[in-house]
Amino acid sequence: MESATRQHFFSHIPGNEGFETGKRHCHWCQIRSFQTHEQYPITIVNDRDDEVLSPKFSFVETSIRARDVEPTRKEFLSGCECVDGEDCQYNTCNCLQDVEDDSSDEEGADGTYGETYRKKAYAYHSHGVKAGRMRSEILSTRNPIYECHESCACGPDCPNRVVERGRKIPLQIFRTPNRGWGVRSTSDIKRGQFIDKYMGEIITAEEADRRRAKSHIAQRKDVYLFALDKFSDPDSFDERLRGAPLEVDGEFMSGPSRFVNHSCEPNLRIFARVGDHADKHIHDLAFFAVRDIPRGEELTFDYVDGVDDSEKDALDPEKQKDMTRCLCGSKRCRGYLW
Ligand SMILES: C[S@@+](CC[C@H](N)C(=O)[O-])C[C@H]1O[C@@H](n2cnc3c(N)ncnc32)[C@H](O)[C@@H]1O
Repeated sequence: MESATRQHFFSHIPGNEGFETGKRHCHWCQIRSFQTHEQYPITIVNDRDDEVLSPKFSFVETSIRARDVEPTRKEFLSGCECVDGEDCQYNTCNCLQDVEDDSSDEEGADGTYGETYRKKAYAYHSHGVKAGRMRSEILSTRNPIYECHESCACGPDCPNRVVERGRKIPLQIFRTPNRGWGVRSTSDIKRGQFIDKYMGEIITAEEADRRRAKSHIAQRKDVYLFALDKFSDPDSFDERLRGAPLEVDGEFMSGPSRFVNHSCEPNLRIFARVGDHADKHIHDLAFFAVRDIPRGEELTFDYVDGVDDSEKDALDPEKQKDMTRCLCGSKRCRGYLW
């Protein structure tokens, strides 16, 4: 048993002095208060050493908006009008994203071939054993996912509300031999299955920069900061998408996915997930499995997802000195995290 949990059981007793404060800072109390605790618990185990999770860290079930981050006003939100949730996988659903499809080699109505068509991207399988899992065509892309949401006419059982319905697997935070804490599941996971969201404090770009500057090693702070920049566009008509994006800081407040380590050959991928189209600047970050993962295998994702210069830098002995060595152990390891 992880010693923080042990402390809960043996010294964290109602009536004892400091009980209320103790309870607030107790990781076990925090994860036990999650709505999904009975069905999909989070556990913490350490079979290797005496290390405990930092007392500065708290588990939260949802992200927390900083005071200066405004939610979208209700009158700007608009959902689909699908009366039957089944309709939310078809072209008529307003929530799905329009994508260009130039893969068609079918003859068009006017007799031409190879035209670009507009179609709607529905991210999930809706029937059979794969229901609720991400479709392969989407899983291999970096496309955002558009889901139905609170302003939609469809109900909570709509097949296009996978991330909204939340985590459906138990997660275990465990002590790895060489990379601090890591995460695994005690259940088998299927390719395309939703794992969890990356949670944290949603802060402005200016606040993120202040925190980077305050952090002992700025690069270390970057590990926990995720920019919500999937839709950033200097030419957007939405001014919130033109400027520097909001960021999610998971260092001190987050869920279990904050402990997921990097691998150069990962089994998870992170996707931007949008509810309302008016909320693109505050999109979710959702982890999905890119292959079947047997229970007990460590969950990992690629921290840079192929988009940085570290491979080039790793060849330069001068730059290597400032780089973090990757210990993912995969055959395709690039050698450095960044
Ligand atoms: C987001 S945290 C992941 C949880 C972390 N292991 C912990 O104990 O809190 C990222 C940090 O984990 C470590 N880490 C993650 N993946 C790694 C890897 N493949 N090789 C070496 N260190 C890694 C690095 O110290 C990195 O700064």
